[in-house]
Amino acid sequence: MYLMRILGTLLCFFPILSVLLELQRPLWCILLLAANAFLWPTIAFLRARKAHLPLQIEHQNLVIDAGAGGLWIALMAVNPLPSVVIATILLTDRLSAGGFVLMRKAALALLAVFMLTWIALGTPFDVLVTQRTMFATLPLIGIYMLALSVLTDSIAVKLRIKSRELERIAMMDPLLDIANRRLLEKRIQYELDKLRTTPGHSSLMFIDIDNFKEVNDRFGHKVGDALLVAVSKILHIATRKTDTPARLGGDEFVILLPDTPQEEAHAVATRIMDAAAVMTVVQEYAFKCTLSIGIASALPGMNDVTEWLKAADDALYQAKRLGKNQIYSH
Ligand SMILES: Nc1nc2c(ncn2[C@@H]2O[C@H](COP(=O)(O)OP(=O)(O)OP(=O)(O)O)[C@@H](O)[C@H]2O)c(=O)[nH]1
Repeated sequence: MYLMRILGTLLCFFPILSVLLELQRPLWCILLLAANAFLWPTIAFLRARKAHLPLQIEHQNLVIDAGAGGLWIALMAVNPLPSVVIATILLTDRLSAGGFVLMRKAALALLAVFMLTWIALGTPFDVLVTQRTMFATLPLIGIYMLALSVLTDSIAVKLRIKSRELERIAMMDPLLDIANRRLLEKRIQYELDKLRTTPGHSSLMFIDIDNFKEVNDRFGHKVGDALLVAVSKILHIATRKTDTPARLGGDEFVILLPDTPQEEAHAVATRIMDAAAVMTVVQEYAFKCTLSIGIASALPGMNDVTEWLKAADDALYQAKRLGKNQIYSH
């Protein structure tokens, strides 16, 4: 904002100066214009920087800018070219900085200061735009508009990046670098839609760490968390890029395996169990980590996310019921 204000007041200085000289305005007018062009940007910057609420003060500064614009338009006796350009720039700039609310405040400030000064001066009109004033106004039109577009574009790019990042965070588990239920359900729905048009074999795997409560109770929550991280890493390593490992909550994980028949899913589950059995997180505490895994393949005509998840959860329940540390396929 500081640089944009310096650029704006500098580019406004020349056309306004040109008209003020043509109208033979007194010296104090020229000095006031110089102060507005060369001192005000720094004063505005310091005011905002020292403020408790910098954004609020910057919005005030932007309204003051508009008021100053009204003053100069009146002192230029409404010379059409610089007056229209300055008013347009002031209002569009405020619109992009603070929306319609800020633009309305700026328009009111501009109009109020203009009317007071213009009436006090006897409502003068200077309709003649000299060549010098025209050439002095051109850089304001060209350079400032270009700078404003560059600034608006860079803000839009930053916002796009931020919004993508927020979207990613909303789809990921906060503790593990793994999808959460929201993303998983989206992918499952996508897979079911795909299977409806292109029949194939896809599987869903429900994984639960056996006796996880005991890990927390015996070794503490931190070790429990470390175990969850280790298991999620194993799920990443054991799966393909097209699979979606996700955490449903607690010690429950699910993997969506597109284009994977039940036997292949079983082989993946075996790999996961083998890796969990030899992992080191809890081994040093003399605890052997085992998993129970339930697998359910998508059935023809299945089009409900909950139905497929429930089938895999039922399979997991069977694995637990049969004594844990095993794989059960529906
Ligand atoms: N460390 C840690 N623990 C969690 C987290 N979320 C849930 N838990 C705990 O995970 C445990 C889940 O236990 P259960 O799945 O109900 O039981 P379990 O001991 O695994 O028993 P089985 O599933 O029958 O083998 C509970 O004690 C929860 O408090 C977490 O983010 N970190």
